[in-house]
Amino acid sequence: MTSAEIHDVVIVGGGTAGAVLAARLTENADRTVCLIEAGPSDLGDDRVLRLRNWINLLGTELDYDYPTTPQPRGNSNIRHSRARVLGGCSSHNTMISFLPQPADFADWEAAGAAGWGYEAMLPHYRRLRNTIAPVAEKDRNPIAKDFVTAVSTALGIAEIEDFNAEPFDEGVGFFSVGYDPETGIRSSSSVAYLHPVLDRPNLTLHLETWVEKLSVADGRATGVRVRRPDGSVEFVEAREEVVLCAGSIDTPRLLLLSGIGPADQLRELGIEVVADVPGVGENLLDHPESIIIWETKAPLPPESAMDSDAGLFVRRDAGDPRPDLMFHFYQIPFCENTAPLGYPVPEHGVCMTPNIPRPHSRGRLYLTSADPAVKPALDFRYFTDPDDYDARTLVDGIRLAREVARTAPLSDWLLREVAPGPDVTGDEELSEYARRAAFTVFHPAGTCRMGAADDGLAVVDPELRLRGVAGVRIADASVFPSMPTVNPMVAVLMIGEKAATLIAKE
Ligand SMILES: Cc1cc2nc3c(=O)[nH]c(=O)nc-3n(C[C@H](O)[C@H](O)[C@H](O)COP(=O)(O)OP(=O)(O)OC[C@H]3O[C@@H](n4cnc5c(N)ncnc54)[C@H](O)[C@@H]3O)c2cc1C
Repeated sequence: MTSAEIHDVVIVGGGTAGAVLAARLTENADRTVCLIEAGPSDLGDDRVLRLRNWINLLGTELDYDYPTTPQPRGNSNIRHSRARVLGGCSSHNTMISFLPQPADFADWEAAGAAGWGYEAMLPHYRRLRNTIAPVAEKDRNPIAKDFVTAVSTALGIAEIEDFNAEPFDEGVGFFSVGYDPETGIRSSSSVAYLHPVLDRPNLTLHLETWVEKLSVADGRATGVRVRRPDGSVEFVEAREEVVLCAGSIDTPRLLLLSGIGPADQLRELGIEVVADVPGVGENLLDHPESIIIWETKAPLPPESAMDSDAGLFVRRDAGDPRPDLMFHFYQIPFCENTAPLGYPVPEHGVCMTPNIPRPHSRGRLYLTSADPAVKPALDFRYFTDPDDYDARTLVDGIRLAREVARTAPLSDWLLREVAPGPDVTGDEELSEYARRAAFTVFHPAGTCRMGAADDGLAVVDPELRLRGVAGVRIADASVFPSMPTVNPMVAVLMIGEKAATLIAKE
C-alpha cells in the first residue's frame, strides 16, 4: 500500500457535518484539508438538488439502505435510508430545519457535554450558511393550510409562523425548510458550504472513495486507508488529525472495523483490539413514528415544497417546557408500511405521522462479521421501554390525529380513513397497529455519544476527541448524547460549525 498523500486534516465523509467542516477549516489558507466522500458529487445532479425529488432517492444507488434486526415489538421491515452522495443526508432529506430547544441542549450538558448549552450553541446556529425559511406562500398547499386551521380549532393549538423564531412548547404551522423557493433547489451542506469553495487550493476532495480503516500507531491516528473507485488501496496521511463525519451508522462501523470499540465484541469477531472503547455503537437513538392515512375525495392541488410541509407539536407533560408529541402532515398517502399489512393503497390521500420527540427506548449497533462488506446490525429495540411510554405516545397521536381529521375545513377533503381504519379504537389494538406500522423519521443518532471523562460509555469528550486514541475527533449525529425534540439536521450542521471552531483553536 502506498502513502499517496499527506494533509493537515483528513475528514472522513463529505456529508451534512463533514461538508461544513471542510469549508470552515479551509478558510485558513495555511491548513490543508482532505475530504473523503464515498459517494459521487451532487453538482449538476437534479435528482439530488431538486428538494421535492427526495422520495425517489430512497433505495437507489445513492442510498446505503440499512435494514434493522428483527423488532419483536415493532416493525422488522424498516429500511434506514442513509445518503451516499456529497452533502450526505442533507442531499436527500426533506430539509425540515429546526433549531433544537434550549432544554435539548441542557440535556446534553447534563449528560456531560460541557460547553454545549443553548446560549453557547446559538452563535453556531447564526453562522449557518444554509438558506432556511418557512415554506414559501406559493408552495403552501390548500389542504395543508386547512390542516393547520383544523388543528387550531380542534386542539386549541396556536399557529406558529416561524418555528425558529423562539423556543415553543406547542404549535402548528408550516415548517422552516432549507431550500430556494424560486428554484426548488435544496440548501444542503454541499450546496451552501462546499460548492462555493471547491476551487480552494488547500482543499482536496476525493469522491467515490471508501475509507476502510483508521490507521493508528503508538496510540495516535496517522491517517486512513482508502479504496479508490478503481479498486486500488492507498494510505492518506493526516499530519494533525482525522475527523470522522461518516454519520451515526458508518462512523461506529469504521471504528469497530479499525479495532476501536467494546473489546469483547471485537475479539469474538477476530478483530485486533486497538482501543477498548465500550460505548461505540451503544445508545442508538431514533425518532420512531406511526401513521394514519386518509383517502381524499379528489386528487390534491399541486403546491408543495417537499410533500411534508406542515406539522404539529403537542405538549402532554406540563412538567417539561418542550413538546412531547410531533406530527408531520404528508400530502401523499405514504403506504410503504401499511400496504404489507394488507391496508388499501388509495390513489390520492394524506397522512399524519405522529412521532416520539424524546423516545425512552435505546438501541445498539454492532458488527456481526469482521468482513467490512457486511452491514452492521442495527437493533433499535423499538418500543421496549419498560413503562411503554413510546407506544403510548403513538396511540395518543393517532387519537389526536382523528380529532383533527374530524374538524372542518380538513374534514371536507377526506373521504375515509384507510389505515388503521375507524373500527380500530381500543388502546391495545391501536398500540398493536401503531407498532406494526411504525416507521422511522430517518434520524438515527447517538452511537458515539459525547460525555464527561468519568462516563465509561462516552466515546468522545466535549471537545469531540475520541477516547483511547489521540488525533481523532468525531463530528456528526453519532455524538448526540440524547435525541433533540425536533428534526436533527440543524443540530448536525451546528456540530460541524462547532467542530471547526474547536479545531481552529488548536
Ligand atoms: C430520507 C431522510 C429524510 C430526512 N429528513 C430530515 C429533515 O427534513 N430534517 C432533519 O432535521 N433531518 C432529516 N433527516 C436526518 C438528517 O438528514 C440526518 O440526521 C443528518 O443529515 C445526518 O448528518 P451526518 O453528518 O451525521 O451524516 P450524513 O449526512 O449521512 O453524512 C455521512 C457521509 O459520510 C459518507 N461516508 C459514510 N461512510 C464512509 C466511508 N467509510 N468512507 C467515506 N465516506 C463515508 C456518506 O456517504 C455520507 O456522505 C432525514 C434523513 C433522511 C435519510
